[in-house]
Amino acid sequence: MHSKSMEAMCGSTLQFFPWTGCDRIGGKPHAAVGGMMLNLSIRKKSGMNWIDLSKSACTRTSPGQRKFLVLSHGRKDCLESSTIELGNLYASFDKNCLLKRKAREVASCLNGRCIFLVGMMGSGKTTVGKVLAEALGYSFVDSDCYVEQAIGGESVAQIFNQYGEKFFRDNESEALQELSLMPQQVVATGGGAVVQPINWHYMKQGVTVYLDVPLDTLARRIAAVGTYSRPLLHFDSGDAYTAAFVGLFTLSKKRSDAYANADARVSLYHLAANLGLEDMCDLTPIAIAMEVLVQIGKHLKGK
Ligand SMILES: Nc1ncnc2c1ncn2[C@@H]1O[C@H](COP(=O)(O)OP(=O)(O)O)[C@@H](O)[C@H]1O
Ligand SMILES: O=C(O)C1=C[C@@H](OP(=O)(O)O)[C@@H](O)[C@H](O)C1
Repeated sequence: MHSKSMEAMCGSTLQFFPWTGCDRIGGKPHAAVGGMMLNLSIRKKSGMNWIDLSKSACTRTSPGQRKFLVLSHGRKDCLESSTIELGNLYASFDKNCLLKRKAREVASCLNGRCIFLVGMMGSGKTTVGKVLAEALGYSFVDSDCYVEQAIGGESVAQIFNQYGEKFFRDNESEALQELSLMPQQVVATGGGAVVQPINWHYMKQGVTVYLDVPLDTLARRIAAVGTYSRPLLHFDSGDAYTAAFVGLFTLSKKRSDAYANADARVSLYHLAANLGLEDMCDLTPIAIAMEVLVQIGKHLKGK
């Protein structure tokens, strides 16, 4: 099926909760396949039919109608695995459809302005930023990488070790100044960029979004990849989780007021709760990118 027509359908007729990992959808009653959930009352009201994908993948229920569901008939535990796999395929396709659709809407209000993602180390600025840039048709820039290139290829950790934090911060400010002059970019800033007031002057040329992630989640993510690339959290002894948690805790106390300057905030804790998820780890980068767009949209509309 052509992506446009599929996209039109997913916006107009399907009710998804497409932002979760496939198997963990929270404890609510649902009719679900592979991360797609159908609100049953909406299904009844709209008269949608259930179509078993093992027989028919994308079928219109009647000529001219756009009602179709990539779901099998019956309860989750009765579903055939082939149906679930196809459900997964369509669910991920639809997530991207919805994200792109929202991105087009938001892009039309942004008028080329950049998006600056701010947040603590490990909050997902790079991961979510890439998804966001792709959806918006923007370029993605990691300000740490920008600084590394400007200095001549040394890593952030090397720059801290050799020249000290102040040198890094000065170069970070220069990088943000330069980036603020270029249109249509999603910029993943370094976690400490918010501390220098001048950086807000640059970042406010665009729209700033704070990714608010609980410390435990941050520390777990950073411990999983190691603290080497994050000099402010790296200690030679002790376990990585504890080092990361203690370091993040200290930094977050100093920075929380600064993060509050952002135009919009995406709280993973609230997003997970709103989606009925028990575990924030089930929030995919696409789900978070979608919420970023929603919050930017609200900011631009002055809500
Ligand atoms: N939504 C997410 N779910 C699970 N892991 C994530 C998510 N977002 C980011 N990560 C992981 O957390 C780590 C830090 O993410 P990253 O995007 O580099 O953060 P930042 O740029 O804010 O420092 C990476 O290993 C990344 O894969
Ligand atoms: O929080 C900070 O002070 C820092 C965050 C890092 O970027 P990420 O937030 O991308 O890890 C990097 O700029 C540097 O290690 C300092």
